Amino acid sequence: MAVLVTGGAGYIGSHMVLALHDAGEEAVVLDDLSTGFPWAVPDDVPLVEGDIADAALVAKIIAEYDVTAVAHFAARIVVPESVADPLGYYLANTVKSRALIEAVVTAGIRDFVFSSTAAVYGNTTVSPVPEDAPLAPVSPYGRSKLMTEWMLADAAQAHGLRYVVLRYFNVAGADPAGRSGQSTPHATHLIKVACQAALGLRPGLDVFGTDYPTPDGSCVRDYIQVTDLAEAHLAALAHLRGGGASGIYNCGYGRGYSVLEVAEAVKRISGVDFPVRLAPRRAGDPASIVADVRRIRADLGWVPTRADLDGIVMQALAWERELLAREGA
Ligand SMILES: NC(=O)c1ccc[n+]([C@@H]2O[C@H](COP(=O)([O-])OP(=O)(O)OC[C@H]3O[C@@H](n4cnc5c(N)ncnc54)[C@H](O)[C@@H]3O)[C@@H](O)[C@H]2O)c1
Ligand SMILES: O=c1ccn([C@@H]2O[C@H](COP(=O)(O)OP(=O)(O)O[C@H]3O[C@H](CO)[C@H](O)[C@H](O)[C@H]3O)[C@@H](O)[C@H]2O)c(=O)[nH]1
Repeated sequence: MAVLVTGGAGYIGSHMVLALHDAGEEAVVLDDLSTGFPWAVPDDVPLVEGDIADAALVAKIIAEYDVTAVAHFAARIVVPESVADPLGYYLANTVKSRALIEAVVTAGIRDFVFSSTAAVYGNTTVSPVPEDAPLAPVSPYGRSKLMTEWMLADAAQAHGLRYVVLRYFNVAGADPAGRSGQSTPHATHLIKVACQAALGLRPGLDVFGTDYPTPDGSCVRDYIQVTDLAEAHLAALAHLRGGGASGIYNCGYGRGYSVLEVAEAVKRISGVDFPVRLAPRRAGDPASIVADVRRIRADLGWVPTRADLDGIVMQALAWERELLAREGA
């Protein structure tokens, strides 16, 4: 009995593989290594290099490893890139997910957990934002993910598939044991960028917008630690295996931090007073997006244990140092 983790060599998927591994569960990873890394998958977890849209390959993996559930992380995830290459994003995230879902349905697998995003809410003005808030994604990335949510709902209705959609807010931090972390060289995520500035890998941090209607004028986000997020997936799997109904859940902490607060935390923890430049707004950024997390806590019994910005920053800094050391080695 194994869980098929698509995109398991990537940032969040690799933390899911570690969480499964640590819980004594069998996993098999399917990843095309377009943005993932083979070293991110533990040696004793099988890594199959290939495409989620390769139906014959997916069928072979399901049969060979006795797959009983799927956690689907594989995707392209860069919002501005999705604006420049929408058709590429609809192919990677929607069309290929369709093929995967079909292969899963054909194989008679019942339980499916899908990585969605707070981007499906678009520029929401509701805070905290509940799952039943209006869905108005403003990028092809967000739309490509929302369409997959809809496909899952329709496939569940027609074919008896059961799913949990997890809408992640801002994922950050790294494995507390130092086994994985955000490793994409040119990632644009705030905490990673700030940590790179603290380590002198960037000249400083640009704060995109200081005139938002927020307490200090910079954008507010709900940062969720990546291992807590992986554990939300374990809770989702347990829910489905126990006969729980399909559902959609926000993944965050329900607490926001501003960009300036994050910059301060990284400075304080690193002990480096790197330059922080107040820069113009970045297109498409909502002023504030914080999750309403009552539903996931009530239905899945998920209890995060790492909801601490300082801890997240410490892990992110430690991971950047690890990447540097590997480069130098
Ligand atoms: N990082 C975030 O803040 C964030 C926020 C919300 C949602 N998500 C979602 O979480 C999931 C994982 O994101 P991540 O940050 O770990 O990204 P990532 O780029 O590190 O991981 C994606 C993985 O999928 C693999 N992949 C891509 N296309 C594939 C294909 N066709 N076949 C097989 N493998 C393929 C990549 O090689 C990579 O290992 C994505 O679905 C993303 O939309 C991420
Ligand atoms: O160098 C930087 C980088 C980011 N920011 C700001 O920091 C905040 C967080 O930005 P990130 O790029 O870290 O994250 P986003 O909120 O843009 O995006 C996240 O949430 C989205 C949903 O809203 C998607 O899911 C996306 O994948 C995920 O990374 C934003 O206000 C952004 O403008 C800066 O000021 N300077």
